[in-house]
Amino acid sequence: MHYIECFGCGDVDGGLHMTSTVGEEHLVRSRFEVTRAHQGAPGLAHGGLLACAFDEALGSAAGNLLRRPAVTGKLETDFLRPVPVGSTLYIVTKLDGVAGRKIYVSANGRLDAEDGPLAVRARALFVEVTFEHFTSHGSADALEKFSQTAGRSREDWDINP
Ligand SMILES: CCCCCCCCCC(=O)SCCNC(=O)CCNC(=O)[C@H](O)C(C)(C)COP(=O)(O)OP(=O)(O)OC[C@H]1O[C@@H](n2cnc3c(N)ncnc32)[C@H](O)[C@@H]1OP(=O)(O)O
Repeated sequence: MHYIECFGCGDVDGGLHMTSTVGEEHLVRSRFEVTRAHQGAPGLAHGGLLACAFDEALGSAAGNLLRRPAVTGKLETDFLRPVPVGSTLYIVTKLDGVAGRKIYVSANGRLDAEDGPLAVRARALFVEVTFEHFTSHGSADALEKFSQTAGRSREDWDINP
């Protein structure tokens, strides 16, 4: 589900501006263009932001493939190569399994091409929640903005927005 103020997929200054699409074999493909706003060491992506990009990609896969609201319970990343500013991470996510409310997903991120060098690997556990999770813990203002901009149209649940 898309929310314009989401740091991962929304229209936020300095955000990740990521898009995800479901492709063949139920794989979800996401792209993250690394800019100067995402630096840690000079000229290199910050590891925490890379983890954020994978949270977005993995969460988008869980949401788009299962169409159930879910939040990250656990996220694990392996940083295998430095990711330079100016590069694009091609992230492919797959659904590994579902057990009750638990959704297991994993992803590989490759540098500058779908078959580029493997730079980051990640796995996550998402936990399915009801919408009450957001109404109880989120702010009324943000939920109102969400419902105005994303929550009402059928397209919000379309697989490839
Ligand atoms: C409408 C728009 C939606 C858009 C969503 C986009 C989200 C983007 C991704 C995110 O950034 S989400 C933000 C970061 N994550 C959070 O803020 C989650 C905070 N944690 C919680 O709210 C709760 O801990 C959580 C909902 C994850 C679980 O609490 P519950 O009380 O609902 O469930 P419970 O603790 O009973 O756990 C359910 C199952 O998951 C398992 N589990 C939960 N957290 C776990 C964990 N960290 N590690 C391992 N297992 C875990 C737990 O053991 C259990 O397994 P069993 O069913 O086998 O008993």
